[in-house]
Amino acid sequence: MNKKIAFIGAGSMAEAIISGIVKSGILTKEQILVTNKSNRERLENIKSKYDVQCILDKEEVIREADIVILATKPYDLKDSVESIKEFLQPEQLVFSVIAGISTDYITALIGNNNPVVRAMPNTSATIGYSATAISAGKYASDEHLIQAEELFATIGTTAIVDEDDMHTVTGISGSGPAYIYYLVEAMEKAALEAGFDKETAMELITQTVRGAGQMLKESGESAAVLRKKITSPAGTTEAGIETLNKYDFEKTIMECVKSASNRSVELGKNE
Ligand SMILES: NC(=O)C1=CN([C@@H]2O[C@H](COP(=O)(O)OP(=O)(O)OC[C@H]3O[C@@H](n4cnc5c(N)ncnc54)[C@H](OP(=O)(O)O)[C@@H]3O)[C@@H](O)[C@H]2O)C=CC1
Ligand SMILES: O=C(O)[C@@H]1CCC=N1
Repeated sequence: MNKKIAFIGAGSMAEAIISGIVKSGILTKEQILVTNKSNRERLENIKSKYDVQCILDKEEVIREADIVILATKPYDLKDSVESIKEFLQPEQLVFSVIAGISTDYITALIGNNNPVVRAMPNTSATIGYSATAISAGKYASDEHLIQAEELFATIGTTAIVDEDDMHTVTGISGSGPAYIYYLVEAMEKAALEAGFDKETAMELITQTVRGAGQMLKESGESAAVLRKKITSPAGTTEAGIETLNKYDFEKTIMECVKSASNRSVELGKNE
C-alpha cells in the first residue's frame, strides 16, 4: 500500500490495528505515524514495540499522512479534531473507529468535505483476526471504501454495512471479544475451584474456544448443529446447558448485545 497513515490516539484500539498492520507487512514502519494527546511515555512504548513514527506534534503527523485514523474515545473526539483540522487538506481521507459517532458529525467537526469512512474493528486486530465493519460517509466514494477495505483486510475480515447498523455491529463484534473473555474468566474460575492449576486450566479453555471458533469458520455447519453434536441425550453437555437455560443464558446474551448497541446510540447522542 502506497499510503502513509496517521493514528490520532494511541490507545488499545490504535495499538491493536498498528500491531496487525505491522505484522501483515502491508506498510513499512515509516508509513505509520502515531500521535496522542500528551502521553509521551505511551508513544515511547508504542515506538519501542513497533518502531513506527511516534510524534506528538500534530501538524507534522497530519502533513505526512494520506489517511488519518481517528482513534480517541468519543468524548475526546471534538478536542482531537480541533487540534488537527487546521492542518487537514481536503483530499486527506479520514477513517474513524470511534464507537457511536456518525460520519456526518465528524464531517461537521472537520468543517470541510474530507471523505470520512467509519469502521468498527475489534482488538483481535492485534493478531490479524479482527472482524471489521465499514461504512462510507457522504463524501466518501467507492474508491475510498475500497481503500478502507484494503487496509482493514490486513487486520482480519471486513464487511460493508449501512452506517445505521454500526450500533448493532458495535454491540456484536466491536465489544464481542470481551463477552468471550468473560466466559473464559468464568470457566477458568470453575476449573480453579475444582483444583486445577491455572496453566492447565487455561490451556484447556483456550484451545476449546479456539477450536470452537475454527469449527464455526470451517465446518460449514451452524452453531446450533455444532452444539447438538456435542450434546448427547442425558449426557454432560445437556446437564450444563440445562443450567444455562435455567439462568436464561440466551436472553442474557441478547440483552447484553442490546445494551452495548444502545450505549453506542447514546454515545452518538452527545454529538
Ligand atoms: N478498545 C476496543 O476494543 C475498541 C475501541 N474502539 C473505539 O476506539 C476508540 C479508542 O478506544 P481505546 O483505544 O480503547 O481508548 P484508549 O483510552 O485506550 O485510547 C485513547 C487515545 O486517545 C488519545 N487522545 C485523547 N484525546 C486526544 C486528543 N485531543 N488528541 C489526540 N489524541 C487524543 C489518548 O491520548 P493520551 O493518552 O495522551 O490522553 C489515547 O492515546 C474509542 O472511540 C472506541 O470506541 C472501537 C472498537 C474496539
Ligand atoms: O467499550 C467501548 O466503548 C469500545 C467500543 C467497542 C469496544 N470497545
